[in-house]
Amino acid sequence: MPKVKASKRNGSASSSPYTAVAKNNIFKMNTDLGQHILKNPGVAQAIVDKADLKQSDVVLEVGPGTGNLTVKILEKAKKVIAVEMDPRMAAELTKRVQGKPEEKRLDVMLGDVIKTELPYFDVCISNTPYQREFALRLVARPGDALYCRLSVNAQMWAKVTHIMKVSKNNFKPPPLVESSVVRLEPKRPRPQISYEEWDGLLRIVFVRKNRTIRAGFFGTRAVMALVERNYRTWCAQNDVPLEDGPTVGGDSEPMDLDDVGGPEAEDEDEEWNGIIEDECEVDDTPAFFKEEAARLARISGGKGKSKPRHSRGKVAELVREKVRRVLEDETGLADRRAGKCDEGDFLKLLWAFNKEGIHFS
Ligand SMILES: C[S@@+](CC[C@H](N)C(=O)[O-])C[C@H]1O[C@@H](n2cnc3c(N)ncnc32)[C@H](O)[C@@H]1O
Repeated sequence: MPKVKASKRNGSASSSPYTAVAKNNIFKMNTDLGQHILKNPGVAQAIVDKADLKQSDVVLEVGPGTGNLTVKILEKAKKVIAVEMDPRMAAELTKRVQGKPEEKRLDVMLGDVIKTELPYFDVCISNTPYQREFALRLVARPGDALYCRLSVNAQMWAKVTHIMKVSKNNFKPPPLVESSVVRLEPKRPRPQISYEEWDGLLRIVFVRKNRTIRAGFFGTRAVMALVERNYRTWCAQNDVPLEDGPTVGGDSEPMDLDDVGGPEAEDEDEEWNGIIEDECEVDDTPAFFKEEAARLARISGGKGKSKPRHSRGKVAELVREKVRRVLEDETGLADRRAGKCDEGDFLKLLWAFNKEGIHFS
């Protein structure tokens, strides 16, 4: 990860760093990167005051831009590591502290925070539109993720606190939506749980955020196929014999899935610990499941929707019964909506599934 050198521009001095970039029209803001600069020093101060920083904190700042928050964080914390994707912004920030005492306490890292190997930090402050991706990156690994399951994920591995909402009028250029600043604090030590298992379960239950957990499992054929495949692998690895073949009188149709789970809730404006669900879901099936469904169709030689339904085998029946038992008898979570469950519910669910030999990775 390259460190950043100050850019050498002529005549760029400005009396106020808050307006330097805009007034001098140094460069055009890339709004695709969420480049909306906080223009109100009072708001920047309020954010940092509310962030509850300690003098001993190493703070990771995601997307420092020209550094309007960074300089204020530097007043409170021991050190700031600022990860910025845009070299022009990174250079502005570097220049801003050049020759000042705080220069030594600021590391500017150039790159995409989602892909960057992050050094140790105590607290992360983020004022970018990429919080959800970043939170996932922070808690685990890069990858596509459903926004809604992310906040649950983030809470498992990090404490996520909402600092404050910032009105769009405080930014230049003003963004289309209001924004929210969050503080993420990694949990140390990390919970002793397999991230892949946890993530696999959450991918399923959040296939659609307002569906019941039952519908998350039984509502998409590819999900049950995946669970069955994982179960077969687990049995093979653990020498558990499987009785294969079609069920007796085996022309039963797989339940069609969109009718499982009853009327689903209307979309709600939800805010979970500072990560605001502001995306409208048109097709919210994660890429993972689409890929998985396509892969399964390829394996079975089917052609998607036109493929005739086939009878369900004994293993599929067994897996289905195991899933039903976990959801209804063991945990009682079948009719709960994933979005209304908390970390404890998902842990209970994962534990009960694992006990049945059902795994998600
Ligand atoms: C909304 S601006 C915030 C700037 C500054 N924190 C402020 O409040 O004035 C978002 C900043 O995040 C940067 N950014 C966007 N995506 C990023 C990513 N994936 N990794 C690192 N920086 C990113 C943008 O280039 C931009 O400078």
